[in-house]
Amino acid sequence: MPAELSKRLVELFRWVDPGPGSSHLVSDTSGWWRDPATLAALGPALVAPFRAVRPTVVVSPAVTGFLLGPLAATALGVGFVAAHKPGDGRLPAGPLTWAQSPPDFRGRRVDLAVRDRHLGPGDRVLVVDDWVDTAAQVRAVYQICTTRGAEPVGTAAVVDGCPPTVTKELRIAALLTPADLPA
Ligand SMILES: O=P(O)(O)OC[C@H]1O[C@H](OP(=O)(O)OP(=O)(O)O)[C@H](O)[C@@H]1O
Repeated sequence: MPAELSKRLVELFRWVDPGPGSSHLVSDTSGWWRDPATLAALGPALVAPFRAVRPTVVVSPAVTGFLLGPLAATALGVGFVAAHKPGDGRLPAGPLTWAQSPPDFRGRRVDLAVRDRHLGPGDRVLVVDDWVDTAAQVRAVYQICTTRGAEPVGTAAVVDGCPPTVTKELRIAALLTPADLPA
């Protein structure tokens, strides 16, 4: 990754106190999207480690993934498929393949759904997201890919906070670790 992008990602990131009643700070990545040079650089930087494995499609979970996934797909010259979280009350129309994640970073088991007509045998899937913490949601997306007969080739994330064994097992490549970000 270009050193300038790494520096800008760190500068533009914030930890935010959500206010009374909250026991922890939450990440604010909105500065990454607001900065034109960073927005333009993110897609190519995310997909760089995966060009050699020739993904045919990018799949990303809602909702921040819907922003980053198309940037990565555009950089690769492939299409984008949304992994919906119907728990938000919006169920996509048509046949779907579902998976439920193990407990994620908030302890939630997240239901994810992908439209069957957009994923199938022969697809080599790059999963793209802003932040991977436990990789619970990544595992659910990989399960959907496998169910559809597609092959998950890896995951590109801006931040990877997984233990090294998980990073290796799931073939995650990230631009930063949480340790790179300001305390
Ligand atoms: O590694 P995990 O423990 O699975 O957690 C990582 C996921 O959690 C966040 O999404 P979130 O569900 O908060 O949705 P958001 O994109 O709407 O913030 C993040 O964008 C990843 O998708």
